[in-house]
Amino acid sequence: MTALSPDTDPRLAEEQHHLDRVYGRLDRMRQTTRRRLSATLSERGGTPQALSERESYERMYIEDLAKIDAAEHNLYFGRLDLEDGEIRRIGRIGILDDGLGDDGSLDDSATDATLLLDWRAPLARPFYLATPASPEGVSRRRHIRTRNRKVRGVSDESLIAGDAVLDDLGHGDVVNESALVAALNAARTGEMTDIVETIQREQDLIIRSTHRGVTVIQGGPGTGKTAVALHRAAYLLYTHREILSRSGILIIGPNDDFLNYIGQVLPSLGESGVLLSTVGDLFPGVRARAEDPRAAAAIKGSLRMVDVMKKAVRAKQALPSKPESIDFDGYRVEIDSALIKAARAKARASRRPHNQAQPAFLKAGFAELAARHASAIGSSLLDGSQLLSPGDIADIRDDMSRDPEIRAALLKYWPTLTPQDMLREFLSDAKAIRKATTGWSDEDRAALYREPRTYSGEGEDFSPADVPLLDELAELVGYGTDDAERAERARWRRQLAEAQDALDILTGSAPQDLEDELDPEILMAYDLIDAEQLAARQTETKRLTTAERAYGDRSWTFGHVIVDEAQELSPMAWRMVMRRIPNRWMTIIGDTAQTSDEAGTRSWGEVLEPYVAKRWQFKELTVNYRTPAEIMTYAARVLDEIGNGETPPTSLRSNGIEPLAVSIRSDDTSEIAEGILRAVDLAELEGLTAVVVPDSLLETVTSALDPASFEAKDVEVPKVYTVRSCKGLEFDTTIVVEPAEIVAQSPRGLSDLYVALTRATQRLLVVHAEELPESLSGMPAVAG
Ligand SMILES: Nc1ncnc2c1ncn2[C@@H]1O[C@H](COP(=O)(O)OP(=O)(O)OP(=O)(O)O)[C@@H](O)[C@H]1O
Repeated sequence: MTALSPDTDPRLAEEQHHLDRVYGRLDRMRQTTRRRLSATLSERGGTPQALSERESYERMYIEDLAKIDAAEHNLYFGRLDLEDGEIRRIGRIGILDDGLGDDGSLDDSATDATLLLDWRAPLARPFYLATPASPEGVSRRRHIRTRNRKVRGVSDESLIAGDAVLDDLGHGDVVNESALVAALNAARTGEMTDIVETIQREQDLIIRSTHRGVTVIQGGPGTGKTAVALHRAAYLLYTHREILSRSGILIIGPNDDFLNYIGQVLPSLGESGVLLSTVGDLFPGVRARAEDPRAAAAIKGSLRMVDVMKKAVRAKQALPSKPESIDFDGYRVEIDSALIKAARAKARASRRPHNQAQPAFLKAGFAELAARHASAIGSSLLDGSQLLSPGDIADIRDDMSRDPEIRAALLKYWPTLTPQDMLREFLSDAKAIRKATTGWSDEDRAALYREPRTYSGEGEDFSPADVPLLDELAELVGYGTDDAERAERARWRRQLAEAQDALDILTGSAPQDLEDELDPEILMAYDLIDAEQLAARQTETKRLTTAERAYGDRSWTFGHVIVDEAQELSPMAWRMVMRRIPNRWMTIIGDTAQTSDEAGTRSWGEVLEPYVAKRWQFKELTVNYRTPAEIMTYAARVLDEIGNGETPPTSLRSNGIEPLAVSIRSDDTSEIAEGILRAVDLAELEGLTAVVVPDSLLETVTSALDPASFEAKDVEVPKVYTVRSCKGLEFDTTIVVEPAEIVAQSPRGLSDLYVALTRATQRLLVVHAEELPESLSGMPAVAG
């Protein structure tokens, strides 16, 4: 970046002039929107329709204001000069000129219709794609650095053949290089930032992919998968706003820390219609916070549970062990096994979910009881023939159905079920588990069992692995919606799925690698279903945003779903996610070498093909923006040992900082704490330092770190993570404790170590008493 003043560098003066115009316009937009909002808020009365219109205007103005505020920082950052003299200026949002000067008077020099192009607009694309080898008509790309509405620097890159300056990083594809290097070297704050100024070519191709099916993005650690996913969400909202602002985008991440880490990126891009959730929070009314042992989570995640859940529901449709007789109208009526069996057969034959089949069960039960009662009271003494008319028998049936005692007696054999109560009861009932798990080992059954737990209203006694089971049960019992609503939703989902299938067949022959040359308006299911239907289905209710409505509604169907750290999802979790996206327009991001969860995936094909057959495309990211080459050398050895054939991503940077090993005498907690303190002395002064420990050491190490010793060094006590909890996060310095133990902690231990080693943006330190794993041998030791 050039550190000159506007007086000495005309480029700065020119860009400052433009920046002033842009901010002037932004301020006027803000004022107008505020005025409109307050006018709407002060309106009173009117018809319900007027009220609802007002509410949607209110929501629109509030969203517009949020967008304007979000655009304030680094509003204008890029400029393209084209060979034909056209100038395009690129920013966080698109801004059209209103022809007014800074003071609001008509400005004759304001000739450009577009002051800023939104970074997502097609015309802005060469900013991310043009290279000297393929300049796309661009002669110069300018990067503009601003702070507090002042231009601080510009950097120019000539794309004219022969004139091009080769980047000194040796990556021919790197664009906006100096800005990129500055972004990568910046100290971390614990919150992810957007990358609109420096999106790279391979990332841009994914962000703007026009593919309307499932796209899998595989890439090693630090390749920007999460960044790409978030920018793809912003891009899709921009390009398909009509559909997606109604149906919403769902982003699934591995844990709350991760969601907090990425939570600011979309708002900073002015987008709010996105629901971020973990799998554990995807079932309305349940906040699954309990932890399962790894073995239990693995079993709960396996597809064997589909059958187990079915059997658990069937077990609730039991037969009486002995007949029960009840008083009715001075006679005894008997509920016995044959009667329940017949009613049960009718209910099952209805093929409805359990709760929705209850009326069929009751109807059959009451009819049979009435028939039996009629034959007891109405048969002729002469020949046994029925003296009561069918109308009389129907009256008896109706009377019976109003009798609370008989109703309650029948309902014992077909009770109303809720997934929460059912799962709690099932998991703490060893006998029920045994009955539903024919052929299982005792060990697996024991892993599934849990002691009865206390809980309050939020289902916090459940673990994330329980949530897909709740969802499965909800499907089986037909929970959460009334009958008509349910039927309507099922019809909607079917309609979407059918439309999508038809389209997949129509477009299935298009070669995927030509995707970018295809018409960007390739149809998808939503396009076949007209806008009115869409509106009727996902109606807007009072003031709630799409994300808020979707959050409270288990059967919400999203317009697009993004799954991050997707390798961690179990097969049962995939079933749950797929229910939320019948049109299968998804972006799936992950790295199968980083799979920690034993029920997680090592193969995308295995996961996806049951849902979309071969209709998914695979994209790869290959450059590691996070981890310097010095650290990646060790991580690459671990990857090699994992042996899944993946090539390690190429580190974009080398920072000259060798990873170091701090050895301690024993694995006493106090020794470990001492080792961590020594490592902290070597950590980066700026930014975040984190400690990653084996699961078994989390609590002891966390409590052994004495705040006073850190205070004495004038540093903060570093946060301690397990591998699971640091998934997807990054820190300036990572201190990995007892790597041999991390490897030993699970069958996926090598993947865990791979994740732990690749969290650092600058420096890796290892604290160990046990011998280092083979892959880390030779790491220089810290003296003393
Ligand atoms: N084009 C880019 N410009 C600037 N920074 C980038 C770019 N691409 C990625 N980064 C940065 O690199 C870091 C790693 O990105 P990200 O977390 O998205 O990687 P990831 O592939 O999801 O990693 P992991 O698999 O380890 O979770 C982040 O700090 C991100 O902001």
